[in-house]
Amino acid sequence: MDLDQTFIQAPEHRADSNFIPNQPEEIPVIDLSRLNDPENIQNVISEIGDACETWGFFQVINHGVPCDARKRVEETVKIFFDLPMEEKIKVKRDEVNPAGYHDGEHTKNVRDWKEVFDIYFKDPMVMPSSTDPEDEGLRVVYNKWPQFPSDFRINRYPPCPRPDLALGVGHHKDADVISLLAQDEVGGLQISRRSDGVWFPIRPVPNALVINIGNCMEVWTNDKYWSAEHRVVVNSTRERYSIPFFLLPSHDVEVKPLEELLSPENPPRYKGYKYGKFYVSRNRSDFKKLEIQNIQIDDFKVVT
Ligand SMILES: O=C(O)CCC(=O)C(=O)O
Ligand SMILES: [Fe+2]
Repeated sequence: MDLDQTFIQAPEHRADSNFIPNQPEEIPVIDLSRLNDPENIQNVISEIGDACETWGFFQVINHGVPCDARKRVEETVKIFFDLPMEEKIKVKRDEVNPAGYHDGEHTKNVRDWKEVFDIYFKDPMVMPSSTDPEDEGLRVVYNKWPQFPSDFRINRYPPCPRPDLALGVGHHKDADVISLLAQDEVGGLQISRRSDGVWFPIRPVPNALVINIGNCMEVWTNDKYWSAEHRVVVNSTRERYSIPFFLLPSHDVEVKPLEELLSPENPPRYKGYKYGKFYVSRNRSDFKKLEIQNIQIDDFKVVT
């Protein structure tokens, strides 16, 4: 079956690129109930620190989020996405207000095979009204589903006729501080290993949360912690749901390496940037296909 051109990834970004199946290694799964044992606290902290350096990703189990609460959210997510399109487009996002439903998100200028609904933790949310660094104007944006205020994005990845050509989400790094993600049992999330860029699957673990480092944490730690590229591979038979929570700084936070981590041997690797401007620029560019590369954290790297 033919696939709309807008979804087709360049050959080097397709699901089979740089992916070696059946690798014995996997990202750490950390049992947080061990924090109840005072003798284990330091071990858990070290394991999390190591995971943030080596992978930029880990999973947690026994994290304290009740299973029945998660189940209720998952059921509500399905009810929403099963609504007829004429209902979903009543709460559609637009170019300047990113809250709401969207089925045309682009990652790095290729359309993602998915539907999303974005809900802000703070309602209303304040963000810069333009990407121009000189413009201090602010915009107030409101959630589109106010009866269910929450702090999640919800994603549905429908079965895809050509999973070899399209991706559910193209390769990217998250722009936030950290992301927490609940995924269902279908699988498809992959991360790129820090040491060599080989793609690794994040194995679905029942009731686990996937945690990953975003750009802000990477910059604050001056690259000690790693914000890994990740992507979502789709499949031709099963739909997949995921529910990420993105922890965002306020728009006026200046993100730059923390002074206390810097030294003559460890000079700053990034210039500071205003979070809100970065966010608005990235978010608007994800709305539709552009001919130019959108903003990336590497644009703020200090050139040595
Ligand atoms: O659905 C997933 O597993 C990951 C989604 C993701 O990476 C994102 O929305 O930034
Ligand atoms: Fe992501």
